[in-house]
Amino acid sequence: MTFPSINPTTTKSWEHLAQHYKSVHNIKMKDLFAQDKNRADKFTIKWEDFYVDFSKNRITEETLNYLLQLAEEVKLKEAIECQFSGDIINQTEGRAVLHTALRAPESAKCMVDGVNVMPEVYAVKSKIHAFTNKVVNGELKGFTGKGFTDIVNIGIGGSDLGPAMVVEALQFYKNHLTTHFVSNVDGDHVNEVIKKLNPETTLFVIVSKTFTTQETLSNANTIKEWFLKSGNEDAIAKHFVAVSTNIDSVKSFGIDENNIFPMWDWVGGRFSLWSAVGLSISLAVGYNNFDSLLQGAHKMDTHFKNEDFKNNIPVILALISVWYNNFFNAESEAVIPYSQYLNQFATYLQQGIMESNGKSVDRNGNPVDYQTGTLIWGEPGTNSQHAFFQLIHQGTKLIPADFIGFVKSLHGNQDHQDKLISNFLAQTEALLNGKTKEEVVAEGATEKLVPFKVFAGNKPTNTIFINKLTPESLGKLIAMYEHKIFVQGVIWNIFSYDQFGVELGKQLASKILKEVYTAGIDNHDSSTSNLLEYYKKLT
Ligand SMILES: O=P(O)(O)OC[C@H]1O[C@H](O)[C@H](O)[C@@H](O)[C@@H]1O
Repeated sequence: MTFPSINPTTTKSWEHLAQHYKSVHNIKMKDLFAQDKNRADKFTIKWEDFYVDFSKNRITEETLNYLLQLAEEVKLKEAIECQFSGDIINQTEGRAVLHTALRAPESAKCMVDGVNVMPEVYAVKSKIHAFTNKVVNGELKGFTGKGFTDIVNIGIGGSDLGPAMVVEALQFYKNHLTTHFVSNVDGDHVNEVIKKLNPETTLFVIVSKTFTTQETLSNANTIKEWFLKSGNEDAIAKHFVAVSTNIDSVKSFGIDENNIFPMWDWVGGRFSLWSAVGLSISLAVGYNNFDSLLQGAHKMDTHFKNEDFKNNIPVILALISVWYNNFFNAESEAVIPYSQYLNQFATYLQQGIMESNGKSVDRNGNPVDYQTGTLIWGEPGTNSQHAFFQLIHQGTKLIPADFIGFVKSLHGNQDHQDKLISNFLAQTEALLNGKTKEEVVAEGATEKLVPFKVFAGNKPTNTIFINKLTPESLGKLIAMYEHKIFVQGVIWNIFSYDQFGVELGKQLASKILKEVYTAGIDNHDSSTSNLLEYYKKLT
């Protein structure tokens, strides 16, 4: 099967949507709710422990039909088939895209270049399992015979954001090990972490798919030098492990072959937390919890692959987002989790969404003449209510938002939970209904203040209400967004799995670094030259 490549703007449904937009863009969601008592039921998908209500959107049944037609016309079904069957859908890098294989059951068959990858996947999983158990139960010891107390994940981008987000999200389930993350090449980052460590009881996990990343190698070398002040070269084998596809470079760094956890080029960095890149997750919460995370993701994969589009959570969320992005010209989307545990969730999604779909050339190499990747941002509620919600409620920009909440709290403090969930529900209600002039007057506002106190409302939100934050439900949630990214890439006819856009800055940074080390400055624009000169003078 060939991966479809269809310019969405040439489809019938796009034309319909453009026409339809003209007649509904001013539609008031409030009126839609008043007209149809069953609206919420119609636009809600209940699946397993997920309750996804997308009724507070500027959509009608007609809108949804056109959007679903769009999914048909761009051949989304075929595209999903191609992804799951291991076709080379990352065509610009010549790779399959099979993070779904990492969470598939052992009996599944996932073929890459005619070879079933499942045996390798499970071999690495067993290695993660055995290693995790030995570290957690204290069987593995440091160079002075003490068990490990601290884990340091050294990586950046996809080799940091996923593990860091999940380790924080699942801290309720964590064991006695303390996990740290070093990512930035800013030496203050690594030094702040080092300050807290005892070399005798710390395990370092160097994570780099390519093992060429400047930040990660610099941090790994700095940590190695610091470590060698206490332990000798032999101790390295006890304290350093690596996750990479680049086995030779890992070995030349001095890491014991047994301490290498392989990964594969068919796993994109930003989709890699399910692979050995998630080793620090497994260490932090134990292998069984790590496995539950994977099982949850697999359940979402099955839902995405098999469910009719009209009841398919990632497909519906992706289509609604296209509706705002391409017809309302909404530039950004907010993700607001009502859980402090998901503190890093939006940051994590920023890489997933913006690195994948921040493209302006279509699958044929032509510039697109329509909008692609959305800006993504957010912070947990209720904190964000006291920070940027003003702009969402009364600013001039249309910002569709996903509200993610959990019915049950993990610590079981019902008083806090009731308050949290009241806020969670109140915000989407406020965004929907707003407050009219009449209501403001009725509240007794002085005439002068009335315009300032009016809320236009009609601000779209999706509510993703999940029973409880568990490794499994978190796995489902992350996979839900991964599939949303995929669907949008198919609709926008772009390649979602390369990231050439991050290369130019890297190239120029190495060029500038050489100039920092040597006398003289090459030919730059005068701004860059002045800044570089200023830096060199002062250092
Ligand atoms: O895992 P690594 O090879 O070290 O790569 C780390 C990160 O660096 C690159 O700049 C890419 O933009 C990211 O997608 C990747 O996750």
